[in-house]
Amino acid sequence: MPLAFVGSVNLNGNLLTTKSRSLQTKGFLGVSMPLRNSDSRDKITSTRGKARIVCLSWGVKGGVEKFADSLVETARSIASPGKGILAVDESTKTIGKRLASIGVENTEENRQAYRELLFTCEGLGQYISGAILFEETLYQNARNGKSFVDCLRSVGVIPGIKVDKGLSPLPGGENIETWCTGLDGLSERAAAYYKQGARFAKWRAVLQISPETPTELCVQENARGLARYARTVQEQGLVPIIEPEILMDGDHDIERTAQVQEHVLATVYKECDSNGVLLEGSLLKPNMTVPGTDCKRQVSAEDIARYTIRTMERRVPSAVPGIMFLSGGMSEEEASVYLNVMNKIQRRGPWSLSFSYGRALQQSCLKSWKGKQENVKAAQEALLARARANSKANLGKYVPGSEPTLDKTGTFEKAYVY
Ligand SMILES: O=C(COP(=O)(O)O)[C@@H](O)[C@H](O)[C@H](O)COP(=O)(O)O
Repeated sequence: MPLAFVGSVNLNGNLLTTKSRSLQTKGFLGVSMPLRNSDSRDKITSTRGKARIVCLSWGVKGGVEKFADSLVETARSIASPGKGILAVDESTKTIGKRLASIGVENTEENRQAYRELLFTCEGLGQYISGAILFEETLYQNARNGKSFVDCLRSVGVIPGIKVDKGLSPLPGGENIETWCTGLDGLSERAAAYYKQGARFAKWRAVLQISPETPTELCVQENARGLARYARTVQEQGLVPIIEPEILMDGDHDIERTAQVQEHVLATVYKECDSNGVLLEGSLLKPNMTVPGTDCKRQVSAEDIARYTIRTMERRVPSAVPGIMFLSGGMSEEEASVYLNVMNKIQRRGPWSLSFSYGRALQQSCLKSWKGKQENVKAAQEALLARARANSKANLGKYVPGSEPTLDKTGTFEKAYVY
C-alpha cells in the first residue's frame, strides 16, 4: 500500500479535514483512530509550517489484516503509562508449589478461591492492564457464578491466556536445553480463547547459559517457535506476548548475559520478520540483563538497568509498544527497584518499560492469604501495594521501600525443572 496524505491536523493532533473519504477505512492511521493515540513521529510531516498526516496501512496480509487495528489498540493499552501485567498463568503443577508454600492443598476449589481473590481486587485496574491466565482459569467462575473473564473486565483488566503447552527436552541440544511445545492445534485453541474473552496470549521459551549453552540449535528452535506462535495467534485476534526467558542460573557475568540475550533477541525478531508478525500488535517479555546467580561479580541496580537498556536498544524494534519484564525469581522489591532505575535513566528506545511479573507480584499476597477467607482483604491490599510499586516504577517514580513486602529473599530456585 503506498503512502498517502489524507488530511491536515491542528497542533493538538486532532484531525480537521480529510481529503479522501475512501481512505477513511480501517487500516489507515490518523483516520481510523485519533492521532494522539498513534505514533505521531513517523506519521506527521510538516510542509510550509502546516502539519499533515501521512497514512499508511499496516502492511500485513492474510488473517492478521482483519484484526490489525484491534491488535495494535490492545497492545498499546496493555503498555499504557503506569500499567503492567499480572502473570497468574501458573499451570496446575506450578500453582501447587505456590500453594504448598502457604500450607494450602492444590485442589480446584483452592485454586479458584485464590484466583477469585486476585480478580475481584477493587482498584487493581489502576495499575494492572492485563492478567495472563492458565486455561483452567479462563473458563472458571467466581463462587457467585460470575465468570473470571467478567470479574477481570469489571476491575478494568484485559484477560490473556498462556497458550504454550510447556517445555520438552531438545533432541540434539545439550541436556539442559528445551523447546517449547504447543503449536499443534494452536490456531483452533486461540480462536476458542478469543471467543471466551481473551485478547492476548503468552508463550514462554526458556534458554540457559552455561559454557556449552545456549547452542545455536536451541536459539533457532525457540525463536522459530515464538515467531510461529505470534503469527498464529495474531490471525485469531490475540496480541502475542513473546517471552524468550534466559534463566538466572549460572556463574557467568552480566556481559555474557548481554551477549547471549542480544543474539537471542536478534534471532527472535528475524524469525518474526519471516513469519510476518505485526510488531505494533505484539509485546516482548524478556528477563532483565543480570549476571548469573553464582557469579562472583554481582552488580548494582544501576548496572542492571544500563545493561538491560543497552540490550533492548540494540535488539528490540521500536515498533514494539511495550517491553514487559518477567521477574524470574527476584524478590518483589528488587523487581520494582530495577524497573524503576531503568525508567529514571535516559534512553533512546521508545517502548514502555514495564512489568509482567508472576512471583514478584504474588508473594506477599499469598503469604497474607494463607488460604483463609478472613485474610482476603489483607491479601488484596498486599497485591495492590506491589502493583502500585511497579506502576510507579514504570513511571520512574518508585521510592524504594515505600510499599510493604513480605518477600525479602525472592523465590529463585536453582536448577528448577519447568
Ligand atoms: O512468565 C512468567 C513470569 O513469571 P515470573 O515473573 O518469573 O515469576 C510466568 O507467567 C510464568 O511463566 C508462570 O508463572 C509459570 O508457569 P508454569 O508454566 O511454570 O506453570
